[in-house]
Amino acid sequence: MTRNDVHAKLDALAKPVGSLGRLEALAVELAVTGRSLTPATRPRRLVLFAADHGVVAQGVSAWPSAVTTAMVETILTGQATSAALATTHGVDVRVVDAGMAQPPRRPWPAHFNAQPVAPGTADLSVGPAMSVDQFDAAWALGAAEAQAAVDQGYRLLIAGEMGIGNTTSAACLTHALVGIDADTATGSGAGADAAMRAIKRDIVAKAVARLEGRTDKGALSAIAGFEIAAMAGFYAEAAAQGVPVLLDGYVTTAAALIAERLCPGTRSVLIAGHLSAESGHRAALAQLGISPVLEWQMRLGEGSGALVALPLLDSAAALLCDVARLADIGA
Ligand SMILES: Cc1cc2ncn([C@H]3O[C@H](COP(=O)(O)O)[C@@H](O)[C@H]3O)c2cc1C
Ligand SMILES: O=C(O)c1cccnc1
Repeated sequence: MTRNDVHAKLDALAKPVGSLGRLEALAVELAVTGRSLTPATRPRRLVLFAADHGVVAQGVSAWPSAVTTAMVETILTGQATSAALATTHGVDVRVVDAGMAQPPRRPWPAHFNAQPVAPGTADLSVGPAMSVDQFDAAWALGAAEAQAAVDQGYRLLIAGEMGIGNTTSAACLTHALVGIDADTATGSGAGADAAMRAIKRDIVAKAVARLEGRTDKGALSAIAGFEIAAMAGFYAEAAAQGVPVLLDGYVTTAAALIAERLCPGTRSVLIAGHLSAESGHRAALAQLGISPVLEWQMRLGEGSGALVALPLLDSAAALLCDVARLADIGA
C-alpha cells in the first residue's frame, strides 16, 4: 500500500477533494505507518518509562532526582498530567521502572512493572552512563513491553518518560546523532535558568567530544539513560511488529534516533505528535524524516504531547474508516 493509494481513497470520499487540509496529510501518515487503508487507533497504550541520571549531581536540572519517584507515584495514582490525559482519551497506561534511584512506595498496582537495571545511571560527565550490558538490558525491557502490548491487541503505542536529568542525555544523543551543535541541542528542560543551561551545554559538548565521532552501541551507552534505551527497544520492536507509534517530545525522539541508528527502518512506524519547545527537537525530527502534528510550545514529557495530538489521529482514522464514497451517495 502506497501513499498514492491513500490519496486515491481520500479523493474518492464524499467531500470536495482536499477539503480536510492537513487532516488528510495525517490520514496518509496513519495509513502508511499502520500499513492499512482502514487504520485503527484503538485500543492504544501508553508505556511510561522512568529512570534516574547520575549527571544530575552536576547541577544540570532545576529539580532533584527524588522528583522522578514522586512523579511516578503521582502517575500511578492517576493524578499526573499524562495520567489525566490518558484517562480522558481512553489510553491504557503502564509504568516501567527502568532504573530509578528510589522505587515508588508500595503497594504497587498491577500496571507497574519494576525491573530497574540499576538505581540510576553513572554520571555521564565523568565516564560512561552505563555499560553495553546495561544498555542491552534496558533495551530488552522496552522491547518486551512493545511485544506484550502487540500480543494483547493494542493497535497504537505511545512511549513516555519520567527521569529528572534526562534532557541532558537527550541533548547528548541529538548532538551526537544529528550533528547539530551542543548549544542548539541543549534546552532548558524542566526549567533550567541561563546559568544552569550553560553548565549543561558544556557537559553535553564534552561528553560527546569524548566519543570522537563514534555512534556505535558502546558510544550511545555512554550518553544514554535507562528509560531512553528502553524506549529505543520499545520503538524498534513496535517497528518489527508493524505497529504505529506516536512520538512525544525531545527525549522520546532521542530514543527514536537510537532505534533508527541501531535498527534502521524503525522510523517507518513513527508519527510525531508535537514539536517540543526544546531547541534541538526540530532537527531531530527532520533527521527521522517526520513532521510534528502540533507546534504548541509544550515541554513536559511523560507522553503529554503525544496524548494531546492523539484525538487528531482519531479524526484521521475516522475519516478513512467511516466516510462514504462519493460514488456511493448518488451525488
Ligand atoms: C514536576 C515534574 C514533572 C515532570 N514530568 C515530566 N518531566 C520532565 O522533566 C524531566 C526532564 O527535565 P530535566 O532534564 O530538566 O530534569 C523529565 O523527568 C521529563 O519527563 C517533569 C519534570 C518535573 C519537575
Ligand atoms: O520535549 C521533551 O521531551 C521534554 C522537554 C522538557 C522536559 N522534559 C521533556
